[in-house]
Amino acid sequence: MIQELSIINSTPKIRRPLKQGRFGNPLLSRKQVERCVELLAESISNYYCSMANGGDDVVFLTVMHGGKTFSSDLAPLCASQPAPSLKDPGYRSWYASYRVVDRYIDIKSYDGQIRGEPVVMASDLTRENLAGKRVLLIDDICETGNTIVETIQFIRKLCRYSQQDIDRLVRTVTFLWKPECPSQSLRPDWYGYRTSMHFLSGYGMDSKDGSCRQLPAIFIDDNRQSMVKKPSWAFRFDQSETGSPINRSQKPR
Ligand SMILES: O=P(O)(O)OC[C@H]1O[C@H](OP(=O)(O)OP(=O)(O)O)[C@H](O)[C@@H]1O
Ligand SMILES: Nc1nc2[nH]cnc2c(=O)[nH]1
Repeated sequence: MIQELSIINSTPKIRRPLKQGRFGNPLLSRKQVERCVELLAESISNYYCSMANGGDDVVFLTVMHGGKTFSSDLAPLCASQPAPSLKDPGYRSWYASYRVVDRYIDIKSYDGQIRGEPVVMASDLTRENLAGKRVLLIDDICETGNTIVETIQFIRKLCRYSQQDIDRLVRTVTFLWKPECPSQSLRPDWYGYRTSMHFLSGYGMDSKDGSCRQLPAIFIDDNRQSMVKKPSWAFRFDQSETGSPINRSQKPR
């Protein structure tokens, strides 16, 4: 405590005004981002708590590098949701009834704004640390869905899973989803906001020169400002639709 105070007291005050960056107003403010992550965390946590096998591991698989910021906001909130078995509504259990295990996969599909085939660069996944476990795949944005599909294929090969295993164990969440993408192969199980086909930066998403990932809000990073539509609030895990990342005809389990 004393240590913390001395650090705070010695932090120099920033007196210079911040320069206006190249972006205008954010498409999504920091406040909107934070609120949305909280709601996603609540829904995701309820889902995994309802799986009822208290103490199960759920592998939070972050798709690097874009998914890193969203994942590090989401995971602590998911790990501190009220467990549904606790009757007292005022009580927030510190730990949910499942254990979150962090893993990553580094997969690249874009060079700047140019889309290519997704390539797995690195990962800390092994058959031993993954097989039989529930997986939540976490990424910043889903446009074609190819990155997520490729990651699921990677898991499938590694663990020698059938399609039924994938349907039972693997779920996906992205902060943003672009439903208008013409070559789309997947809709994430959970998403925060739907957005139109602009190239976006911030909150994990890089600009074409590789910068801007660290921006706390989300900005439009192309020249089509006049066409800007605010993204519609569309967070959900829709029980009446798919629970399965690939086979959309099946209901969630
Ligand atoms: O749905 P898709 O069309 O596959 O696009 C989504 C992917 O594109 C971006 O990754 P990118 O390949 O730019 O790598 P990065 O995460 O390192 O930025 C983003 O972070 C998603 O992973
Ligand atoms: N940075 C970034 N990466 C993407 N990958 C797919 N869509 C996008 C986007 O809008 N921004």
